Amino acid sequence: MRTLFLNSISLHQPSPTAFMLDLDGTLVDTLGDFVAVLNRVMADLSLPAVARDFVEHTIGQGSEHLIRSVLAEAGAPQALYGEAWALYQRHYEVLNGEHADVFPGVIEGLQALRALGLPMACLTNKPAAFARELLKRKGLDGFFDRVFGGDDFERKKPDPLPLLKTCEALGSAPATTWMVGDSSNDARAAHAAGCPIALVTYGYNHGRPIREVPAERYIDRLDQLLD
Ligand SMILES: O=C(O)COP(=O)(O)O
Ligand SMILES: [Mg+2]
Repeated sequence: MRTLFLNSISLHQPSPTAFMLDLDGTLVDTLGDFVAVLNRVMADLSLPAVARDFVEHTIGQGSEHLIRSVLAEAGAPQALYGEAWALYQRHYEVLNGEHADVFPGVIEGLQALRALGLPMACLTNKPAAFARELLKRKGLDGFFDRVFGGDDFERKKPDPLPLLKTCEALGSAPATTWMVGDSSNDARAAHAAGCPIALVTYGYNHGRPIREVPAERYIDRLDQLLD
């Protein structure tokens, strides 16, 4: 398996020594969770419901960015942020994973990556506690040596810091540690960290076509990474 993989991507791209995988939009389709949680928050604050499209285009940059954007979209004052964040956490804890599905090809892809025997991390902008719980609820937690969330480091993706820190934790050089993500946010972080990036074509890329984002690979399913 390892030989096949190395042969298939090593001609033009660095052979992998470890993998970092994004969560929302890459492993799990969590759009339904975000919409359900945000609409409970909006109802609690007597604000109008948020459109699914707007949420889809806004996720991927962490919870604070999402909540602030949703308040702005509703014409609500940012002074409500503290209260909205507290409500968001309360609802997310309960609903986490209820309106979310593992994308097709993810289990097969993770099994194949795992079979390479290389270190693997899940690296998301989602708060770490929610990320760990979601992986557990979806039966994906066993694939990862480490799980890092948006509140584990001083800065989030697209800053390179989370990727560099994850490479360090995995004991793997950035130049040979592949990031797998679904958005320009993941790609910008990977480019800045000096990591190769594979982008899945089915996730949430801020409403933009994913192929306009420079990347080493584009894949329609995670199990195609090893094709
Ligand atoms: O913005 C979020 O909360 C999560 O985004 P990510 O898993 O795609 O990094
Ligand atoms: Mg993502």
